[in-house]
Amino acid sequence: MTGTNGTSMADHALDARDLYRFFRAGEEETLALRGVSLHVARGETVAVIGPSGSGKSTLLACLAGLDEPAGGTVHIAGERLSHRPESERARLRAQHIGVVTQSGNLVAHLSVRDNIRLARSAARGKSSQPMTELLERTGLAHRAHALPRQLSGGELARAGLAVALANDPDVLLADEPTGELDGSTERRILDLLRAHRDTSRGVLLVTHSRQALRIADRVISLDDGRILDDER
Ligand SMILES: Nc1ncnc2c1ncn2[C@@H]1O[C@H](COP(=O)(O)OP(=O)(O)OP(=O)(O)O)[C@@H](O)[C@H]1O
Repeated sequence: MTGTNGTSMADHALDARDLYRFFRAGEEETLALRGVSLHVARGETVAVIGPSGSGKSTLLACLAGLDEPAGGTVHIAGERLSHRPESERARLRAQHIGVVTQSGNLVAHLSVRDNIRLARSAARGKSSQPMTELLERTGLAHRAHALPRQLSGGELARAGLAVALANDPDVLLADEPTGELDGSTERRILDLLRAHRDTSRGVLLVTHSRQALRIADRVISLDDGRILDDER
């Protein structure tokens, strides 16, 4: 299948077409996504911005296969992710996608090292990042045996990223990865995202941070479930 710019879907780390997602509560219906199409090329970083309630988290969940769009398709590294049973989405996610969520992606009773180990084993058979290198790159070598609740906010954010990078994902999806962090921790996180992009993988991040926006090759603005513009 060929995209609008002449490149095939397989050339893209991520390709989403015409995504729709509705939420129904009693009589009330919320149209969270109204026909969103976007792609992330290999070696590209795309930032998604938009006001509260514009659909950013819903979009990220659909792109990660954590949620199922009512309409439209999501392909990751040329493989269809949408409209598949949850078990298949989980398998594809473990092999091809890294997800950093605001609620945290760490298992509470496992150490940093064991959380990374779990993500690597879920990727079954796929080449993954060496443990020592991953711990060193995220500055967590000395905290490898700590539990998530024993980590500082900055360490927790880096541990979440280490887990998301453990399967060397084709696309990294990150929801406010630098949230409440101080300047130097934010720079460290952004350096890791940049390094991942530089290995010809894709990065998509939802962010309000100006510093984070600076590492983006393109910025997509979402408003009321629609893309306003696609610039830079
Ligand atoms: N599970 C749900 N049930 C009902 N409505 C929902 C649900 N999840 C999201 N919505 C609604 O869908 C719309 C988009 O929500 P979403 O969380 O994607 O926005 P957002 O841009 O991520 O917001 P924020 O920046 O505040 O996190 C909002 O109107 C929200 O109230």
